[in-house]
Amino acid sequence: MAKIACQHLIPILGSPLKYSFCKTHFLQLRNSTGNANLIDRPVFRRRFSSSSTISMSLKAGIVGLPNVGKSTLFNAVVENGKAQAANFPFCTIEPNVGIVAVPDPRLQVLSDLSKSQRIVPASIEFVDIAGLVKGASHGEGLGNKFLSHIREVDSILQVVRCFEDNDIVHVNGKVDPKSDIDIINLELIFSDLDQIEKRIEKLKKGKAKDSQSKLKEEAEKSALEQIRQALMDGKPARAVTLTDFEKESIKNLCLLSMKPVIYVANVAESDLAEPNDNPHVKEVTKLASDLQSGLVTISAQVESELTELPIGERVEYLKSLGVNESGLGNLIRATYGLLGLRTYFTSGEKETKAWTILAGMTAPQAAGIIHSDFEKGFIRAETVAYDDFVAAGSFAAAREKGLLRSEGKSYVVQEGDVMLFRFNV
Ligand SMILES: Nc1ncnc2c1ncn2[C@@H]1O[C@H](COP(=O)(O)OP(=O)(O)OP(=O)(O)O)[C@@H](O)[C@H]1O
Ligand SMILES: [Mg+2]
Repeated sequence: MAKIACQHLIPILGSPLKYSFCKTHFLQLRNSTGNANLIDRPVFRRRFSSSSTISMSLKAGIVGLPNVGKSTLFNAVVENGKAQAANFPFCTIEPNVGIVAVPDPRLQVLSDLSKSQRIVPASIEFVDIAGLVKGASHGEGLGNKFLSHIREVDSILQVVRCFEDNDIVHVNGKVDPKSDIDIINLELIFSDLDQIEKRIEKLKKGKAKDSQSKLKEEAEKSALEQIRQALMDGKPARAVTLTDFEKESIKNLCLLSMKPVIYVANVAESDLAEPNDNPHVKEVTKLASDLQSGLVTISAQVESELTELPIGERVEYLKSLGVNESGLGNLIRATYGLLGLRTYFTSGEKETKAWTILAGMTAPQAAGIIHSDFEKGFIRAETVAYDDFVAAGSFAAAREKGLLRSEGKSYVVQEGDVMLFRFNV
């Protein structure tokens, strides 16, 4: 297998611990409203191919201590990103937002078979957030405002400094991934505790009107109590096993420590070929596994330098570092997986397009991502698995070979389904 400038360990998909979607973000997915109310800043886009445009997206927030390489990583992922990255803490104050296409080789295959005029990949929004310091939840550093930026993202990429360089300031004086991870986790936990206390107080005052609201309130109280206990024990909210009803009842709180996390071990270029020889990386790997989170090892510096080079020279540069491929594709795919997202395709002469859905969505819900009329008037979905489509070569050929299925309202869309919706308006 080709050696790449990144390793990743994606947490098990489908784990109930992993996914928390705020209502607003879910609506955003459905309505593709861009970067909504988060920040009034330019949105950068990563190029995919000259004929591509990008559709809907969910947000991944890049967080970490100050000066660990967050903006450097952002500029590399969002290829033409212009976030200021420099060797001083709190270089970033206002978040930078960029939309990134999710690389998926299946798109080109489908497009070639269907002779499509263009390809539209799925996308994720990356948000480069200011550095957090100890005491942020009590207003230290840049304070609470920045925790609120984290509240608005769907998942967290926590950049952990694993490179030694005396010229680059570490806010706590030395490279120490465990301490860095603990600091961030504690700040998220303190902020959640604060929110939970306030909510519990509010619930005590309010009176539920009917039995349905009473049930809801009971579920919420129970969830809040369980999470409060976990937080007091230093555990994140995502470590608590809740019933679906309880999960639903606290969704609007958008708890920070409920969000799924990928730790991004940021290594020096000299460590890229054998990252596991770096003891800091070993430590982050262990912590990521203990915290039921994902891990990606990458050199933000190398990735950002790569984007400055002409495409032809990139492979040479990577080879000189002992790797064959950039690690960004894996990072983006790992993030997409972490968000609990699935892809289905539509493919025809006009375009081949990747549509993003949540795991478990039914055919009408998936159709509703394209247009609400498709969901309202849904009749059936002609569906063929990606591999079967490729083997047959087209919808028509798949039908002839009996590979095309006519699925109804209760069908749960599978990863890689190629679909054609029949609907009434
Ligand atoms: N893998 C790496 N190896 C060496 N230097 C790096 C690496 N990653 C980032 N740096 C350097 O670290 C410095 C800080 O980077 P950057 O501005 O991206 O940090 P940041 O986390 O965004 O900081 P802030 O919180 O202040 O916004 C820059 O000088 C950058 O070049
Ligand atoms: Mg920055």
